[in-house]
Amino acid sequence: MSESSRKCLVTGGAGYVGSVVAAHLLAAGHTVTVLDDLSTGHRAAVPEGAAFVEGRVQDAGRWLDSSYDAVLHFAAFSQVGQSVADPEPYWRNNVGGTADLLAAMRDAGVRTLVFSSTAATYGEPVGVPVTEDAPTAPTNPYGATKLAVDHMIGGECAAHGLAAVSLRYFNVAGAYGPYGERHAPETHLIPLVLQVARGEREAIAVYGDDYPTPDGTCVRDYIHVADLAEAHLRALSAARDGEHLICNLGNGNGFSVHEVIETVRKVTGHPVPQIAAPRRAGDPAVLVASAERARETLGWTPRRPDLAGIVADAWEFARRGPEQ
Ligand SMILES: O=c1ccn([C@@H]2O[C@H](COP(=O)(O)OP(=O)(O)O[C@H]3O[C@H](CO)[C@H](O)[C@H](O)[C@H]3O)[C@@H](O)[C@H]2O)c(=O)[nH]1
Repeated sequence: MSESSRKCLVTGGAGYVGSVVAAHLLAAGHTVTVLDDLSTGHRAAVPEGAAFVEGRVQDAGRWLDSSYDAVLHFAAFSQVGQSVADPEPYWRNNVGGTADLLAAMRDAGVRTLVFSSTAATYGEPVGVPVTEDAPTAPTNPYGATKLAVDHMIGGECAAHGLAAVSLRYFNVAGAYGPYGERHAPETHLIPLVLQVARGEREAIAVYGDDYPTPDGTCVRDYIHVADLAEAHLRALSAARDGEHLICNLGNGNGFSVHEVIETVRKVTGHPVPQIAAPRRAGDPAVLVASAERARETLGWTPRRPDLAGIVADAWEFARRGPEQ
């Protein structure tokens, strides 16, 4: 990986993944400006050492100038259920906002982009592990907007020589020091199970136990947020003018909902009551990544694949509370 210092704009850098990536960029000697409208992010999550601009990605052109080398783009609405209930803001914000960002980058002559994409672009997988050549058929507006942005970026690379990498995350989890997951409302499995362990929630609802999986519950590929961040730094170096590289990010190992709950019991030492609940609409039975392309093209190897370690870091963050 090139060690040259770059000036980076991190949109959504007050959110979960964005703040962890911003912290890694700073630690690697890069200069960081976070652009975040704080609609879902937290001011206190912006790492010390980063400049902060409170604003919308649609207005990135006001701040972006030729002194920047790269943009890492995380700002987006990301709740699957909400995107089904009210899709229009997802198109306006995720797709419209990125169109404005790409125009601002072109105007300013900023030619490198790393984009936060998702496994939701594939929808119900036709086979696992999921490679980047798998059909893309999102089952909800969230995934559809992220796929539309991937297409938009591809066009920008071909037409205007942008150097871009889209990273398709599977299930991001864990924490990195004071930076962790705190969505409101929380919908993700691991933080919810940890709330039960802390006594803040009575029981975890298991959404479906009749899936065609070994224990009947859904299987997911949980990837540590710090491993994810390292892939972004490598993507920054791997981006090539006129090319759009798409890489899945996961460990290639699946864990069921029951296995996650059991791991939380072991790591925390607390009982975690669970209740059976109906399936959640749109949940694929199994979602596991093939991350071969990321290994080959980015030279990336996850260093924290152990589920207990991922849960332990999330537990530490949940117990200590977020940065103030
Ligand atoms: O209270 C809960 C919450 C979740 N689950 C189950 O736990 C698994 C993981 O659910 P998460 O909500 O934590 O994660 P998803 O796999 O649904 O979501 C991930 O994949 C989505 C696309 O499918 C989006 O990309 C999303 O941002 C990303 O976190 C699923 O089988 C879900 O049904 C429960 O049983 N009970």
